[in-house]
Amino acid sequence: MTTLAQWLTTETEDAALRGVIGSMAAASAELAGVLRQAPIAGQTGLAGATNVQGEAQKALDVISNDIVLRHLKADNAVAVLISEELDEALTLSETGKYIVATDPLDGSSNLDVNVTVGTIFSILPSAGGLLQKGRAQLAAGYVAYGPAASLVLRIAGDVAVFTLDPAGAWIVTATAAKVPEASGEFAINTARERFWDEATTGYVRDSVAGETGPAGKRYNMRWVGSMVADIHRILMRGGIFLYPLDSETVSKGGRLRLLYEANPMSWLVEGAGGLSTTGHQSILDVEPTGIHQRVPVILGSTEEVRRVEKWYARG
Ligand SMILES: O=P(O)(O)OC[C@H]1O[C@](O)(COP(=O)(O)O)[C@@H](O)[C@@H]1O
Ligand SMILES: [Mg+2]
Ligand SMILES: [Mg+2]
Repeated sequence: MTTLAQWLTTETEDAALRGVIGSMAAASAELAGVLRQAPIAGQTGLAGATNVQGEAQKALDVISNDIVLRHLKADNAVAVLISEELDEALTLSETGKYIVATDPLDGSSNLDVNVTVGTIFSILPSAGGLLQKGRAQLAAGYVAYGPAASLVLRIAGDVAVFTLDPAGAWIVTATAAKVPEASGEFAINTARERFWDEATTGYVRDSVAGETGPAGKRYNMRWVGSMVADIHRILMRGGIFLYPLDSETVSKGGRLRLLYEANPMSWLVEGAGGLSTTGHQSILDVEPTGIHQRVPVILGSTEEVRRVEKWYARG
C-alpha cells in the first residue's frame, strides 16, 4: 500500500509544497470526520450569515473554512489563503511561498439530504500574485466525501486518487486516472434551459436526440448538484459537465468561481486527458480579474467538449 506521503516524494522534490498538500489532506481528513456526524451534532443547517457572494452560509461552510485555515496557518509555507468563505485574501505568513485558493465545502446545499459534498483546492506560487491564470497552478486537488472519502490530486504529472482509511491515512487507489475520450453522459442543470445560449441549447438538443440525432448515439443525463461529485464521476468514467454562461448569470460572468472551482477542476481534468473550456478558450488560460470572479465552465471527455466548442465556433 502506498500512502500519500510516499506518493508525494515521488512527485516533487519541493518539501514545502509536499507540506502544503499534506496540510490540505489533513484538513480534509478531519472534515470527513466532522461531516460523518454532522446530523447528530445538528450542524447541517444555516450559519445565519451570508458570504461575499451573497449566498447564505451553512454552519458547515464556516466550520470547513475554519478547519482549512487552522491547518494552513500551522504550515508556514502558505503566504495567502483565498477562500469562497472569506471576503478578502488572508495573509498567513510573510515568508510563505504559496497561495492556496479553496472552496472548503462544495455543494453545501446537499448537506441536509446527505448527498456527496467536497473540498476543492488550488496551489499557486505566491511570487505570481493573487490573480494568476490556472496554467500557473503548481498543484490542485479535491476531496469527495461520498461512501468513501476520495482525494484526487495532481501536481504536474498524472492524476492520482487516494482513499481515506479508518485510521485517517490517505492510501493510493489509482495512480493515473484518465477521463475516457468518448462518453454518453452529460451533466447540466436542465431547469435553466430557458436561460441558455444557442450553443448549449444545440448541444443538449443533439444529445437528447439519441441514436438517430446528429450525435448518433444515446445519452444519459446526471446532475448531483455538487460540482465535486459530478466531476469525480466524469474523471472516473467520462462525461461532460456544463455550467455555461446564460442570460441569468451573464451579468456575473457565470455561476462557478474561477480561482477555487473552475481552475483546480480544469487542472485535474486536463491532466487526466480531458478538456476544459469557457466555450471560447481553455479555462486555464482565463486571465483573472478578481479573487471571487465567476466563469462559464464546460469540462470533461474530449469528444464531448469538442462538440460544444463547435457550437460556440458557429458564432
Ligand atoms: O444549484 P445548481 O444550479 O444546481 O448549481 C449547483 C452548483 O453549485 C455549486 O453547489 C456551487 O458550489 P458551493 O456549494 O460551494 O457554493 C456547485 O457545486 C454545483 O455544481
Ligand atoms: Mg462550490
Ligand atoms: Mg462552497
